[in-house]
Amino acid sequence: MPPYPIMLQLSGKQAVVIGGGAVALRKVIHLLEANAKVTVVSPALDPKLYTYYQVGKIHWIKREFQPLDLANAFIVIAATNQKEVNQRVSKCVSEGQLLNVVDQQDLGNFHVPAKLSRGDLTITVSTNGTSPYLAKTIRNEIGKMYGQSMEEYLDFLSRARQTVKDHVTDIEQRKKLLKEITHKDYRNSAEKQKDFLEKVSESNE
Ligand SMILES: C[C@@]1(CC(=O)O)c2cc3[nH]c(cc4nc(cc5[nH]c(cc(n2)[C@H]1CCC(=O)O)[C@@](C)(CC(=O)O)[C@@H]5CCC(=O)O)C(CC(=O)O)=C4CCC(=O)O)c(CCC(=O)O)c3CC(=O)O
Ligand SMILES: NC(=O)C1=CN([C@@H]2O[C@H](COP(=O)(O)OP(=O)(O)OC[C@H]3O[C@@H](n4cnc5c(N)ncnc54)[C@H](O)[C@@H]3O)[C@@H](O)[C@H]2O)C=CC1
Repeated sequence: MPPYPIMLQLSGKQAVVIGGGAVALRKVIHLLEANAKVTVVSPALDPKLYTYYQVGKIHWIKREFQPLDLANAFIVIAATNQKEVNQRVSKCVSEGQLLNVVDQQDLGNFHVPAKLSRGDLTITVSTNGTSPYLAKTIRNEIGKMYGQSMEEYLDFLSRARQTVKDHVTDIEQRKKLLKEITHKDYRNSAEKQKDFLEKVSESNE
């Protein structure tokens, strides 16, 4: 079945990752970027995860998985290299919990797309598990099209949109202006951006 894509707010939410290897590390990095409270359950930790533990970025339960580990989890990632352990995790989650199983997609209720962030712009690519490598490759291709400068441009768009909302009441005019600033001319021209903000701020519509 085709999945339903969403952007999830994880700030302050409990995330429990079972397993502490290379794949767990990748998932943990993204969970921390989303400001989740991360607990890793694993007898051993990848060196980078161990550093995160030492500096207090993650909690570490240093032992094998037990069902109670999931009690307060909003989101669970089963990332051990033991098929049966990941299966057990999937049996222990409750109906409403979010679960990603890194080696048996069908046991979970979500999978993780390849992601690219440029400030407020997020681009994600998914192949529904058909080829994670293709998802990564396409993400990298898109990354070349939309470079780091997009971050500043998104900041401009955020300010510009608010300014338009504050100063322009006519809906059609608003739409026209909000469309205009997505034109490529605005992306790398600080001058055009400044002129736009000034022009709209001065309008008394
Ligand atoms: C179903 C899913 C579940 C999930 O993890 O959510 C899943 C499952 C599996 N991945 C496997 C392998 C690889 N995964 C990657 C890379 C990534 N995998 C990610 C997601 C997903 N992987 C979900 C589907 C996403 C989708 O298709 O849309 C990315 C996009 C996001 C992320 O993990 O953050 C991340 C991009 C990293 C980045 O951002 O750079 C690479 C490439 C590499 O490592 O360089 C390889 C080797 C090449 C290959 O196999 O293609 C295996 C086989 C393991 C084995 O051989 O045993 C399984 C298990 C299976 O196939 O059953
Ligand atoms: N979804 C994805 O993106 C990918 C998934 N995979 C799959 O992910 C699995 C894990 O890969 P890696 O992280 O590279 O393996 P790894 O061998 O680096 O790490 C496995 C971790 O699981 C822990 N572990 C083992 N038994 C446990 C238990 N009972 N309770 C808690 N922790 C336990 C180990 O201590 C270790 O930290 C692989 O078996 C592979 O099938 C592999 C590549 C990509």
